[in-house]
Amino acid sequence: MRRYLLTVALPKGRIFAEAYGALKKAGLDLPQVEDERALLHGKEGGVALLLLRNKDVPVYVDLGIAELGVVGKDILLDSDRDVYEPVDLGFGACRLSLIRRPGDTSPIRRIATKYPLFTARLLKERGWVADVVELSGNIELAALTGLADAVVDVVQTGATLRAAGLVEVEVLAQSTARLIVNRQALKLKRALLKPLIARLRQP
Ligand SMILES: Nc1ncnc2c1ncn2[C@@H]1O[C@H](COP(=O)(O)OP(=O)(O)OP(=O)(O)O)[C@@H](O)[C@H]1O
Ligand SMILES: O=P(O)(O)OC[C@H]1O[C@H](OP(=O)(O)OP(=O)(O)O)[C@H](O)[C@@H]1O
Repeated sequence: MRRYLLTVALPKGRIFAEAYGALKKAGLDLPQVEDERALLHGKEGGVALLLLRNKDVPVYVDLGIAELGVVGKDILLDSDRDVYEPVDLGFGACRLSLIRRPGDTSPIRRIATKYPLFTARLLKERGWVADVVELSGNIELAALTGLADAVVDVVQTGATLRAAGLVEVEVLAQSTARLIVNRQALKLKRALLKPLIARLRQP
């Protein structure tokens, strides 16, 4: 196993470029990503970069493989991982919403989502009795086809909803990208992490 000064977990996809740019701007000497298919970047003794799926970022940070990472609040709201969340980075803004077919006021018995923990918590808080069906993409299709009476999904511009002819019944949570830090690393690598957190907090 190679040893690194610091290991950073970033999600591939939508927020990668802004996350990478924000950390670089804050002075972190991130390795260049020449080939996005490569999953681990960086030289021994320097900063290592792990390219992950969104959901896996809190897992790597909680278990201490990476000392820090960037991930959407939506993912944290659906995660049971315990990480320190010191900075709201502001980009990647979207919301988690309850979506239904227009005019459908029937009781919700089945709800489809990519966010099963968040949705189960919502049901519990509201005392709603419904089955949560976990899907991995194109969630709106579940409401369109009748697979579910409602879905919980990400809305950004609303274009996908409009195209599907569905309605946003309620905004359940707002989301932006967050810096997350391993709790133990915050103590052990304080000299490295504290100034970085302070710089990322600056607008
Ligand atoms: N329109 C949007 N759709 C989905 N996520 C969005 C959107 N706008 C902003 N986001 C934010 O960007 C993050 C990353 O989204 P991205 O589409 O890259 O991931 P994904 O394809 O949903 O996940 P996976 O890692 O499983 O491929 C989301 O977790 C969310 O915080
Ligand atoms: O409000 P909008 O700007 O239209 O964005 C919201 C859409 O974007 C996401 O899908 P994504 O493209 O990530 O595909 P997925 O359904 O496979 O996750 C999300 O699941 C919505 O479908």
